[in-house]
Amino acid sequence: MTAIETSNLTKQYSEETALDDFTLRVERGEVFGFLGPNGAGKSTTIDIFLDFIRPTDGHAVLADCDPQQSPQKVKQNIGVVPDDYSLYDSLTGIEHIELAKDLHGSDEDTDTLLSRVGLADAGDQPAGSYSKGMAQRLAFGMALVGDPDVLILDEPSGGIDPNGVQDMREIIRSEAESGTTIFFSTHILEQVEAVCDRVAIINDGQLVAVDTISGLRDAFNKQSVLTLSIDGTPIELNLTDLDGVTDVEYTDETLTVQLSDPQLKSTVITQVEASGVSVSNIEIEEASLADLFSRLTTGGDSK
Ligand SMILES: Nc1ncnc2c1ncn2[C@@H]1O[C@H](COP(=O)(O)OP(=O)(O)OP(=O)(O)O)[C@@H](O)[C@H]1O
Repeated sequence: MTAIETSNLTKQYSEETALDDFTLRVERGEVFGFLGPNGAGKSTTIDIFLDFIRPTDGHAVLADCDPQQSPQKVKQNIGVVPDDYSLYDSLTGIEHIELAKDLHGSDEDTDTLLSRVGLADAGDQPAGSYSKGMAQRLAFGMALVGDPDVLILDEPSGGIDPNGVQDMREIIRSEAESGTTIFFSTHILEQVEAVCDRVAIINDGQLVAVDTISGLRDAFNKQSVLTLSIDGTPIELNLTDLDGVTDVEYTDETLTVQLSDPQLKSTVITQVEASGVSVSNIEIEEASLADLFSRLTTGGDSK
């Protein structure tokens, strides 16, 4: 069952195209990473989900509701852990959950909500005494009030507390298993790698990749870079004619060849030598997921 769907979503701000024909589908119960560099269009997408802004074209559907047509219903069905969530130092965990319940008109059991986020024993303590990880859990617990179908984690600025990554992963997993869809927006690759089933990579308002983390890794691990130090200038060398060579660069007697098929390394070396130059050194670099993200979003290298 689809939890979130965007169809040809477009948002134009005079000169700036914040979202460009953006189509995406997230299934119910997925922990979905929404990954993109600053300015990619993540906040614009979430603002459309929450009907804070309206698209220029296309539409979104969340938990079977169109935010433009049923904004209140969508808000009831969505929980958000905002980037800049703030807690009241003097209020306890219990009081924070009670506050969120009042706002939602909910009569859920406060202790159960606190247990779901691992704060059963800390509900009586003031939030000012909480560690960063505990504060994140409380913000998460407040977002769970009303039993949302979709939970949006909007660019947690400090990231998920490194000490609490495992805890948060378990909480996120257990919410997903109970049917909640988690939409985790961030510009930090490691955050989605740690918790998400699938990721979409957005850049310049466009979807550039969507796959499982392992699918992306497999696809990109096949990519490698061959750097050859050569003596002389290769003439009549058409490596890009080879199926599996994606890019060739030649500078200062160094030939850099990007390969999508690692099996081609020896063929490339043979062809270079056949072109009349000698190869004095060979370096092989297998690319990482971070390189993939960097290449998809900047056209460059992560280093
Ligand atoms: N109100 C606005 N008026 C004009 N341009 C805007 C407006 N809001 C966003 N933009 C532009 O739209 C593009 C997408 O911005 P958006 O805030 O959605 O990116 P983002 O991926 O959330 O970035 P970040 O990670 O920095 O929050 C950017 O180029 C931004 O400058």
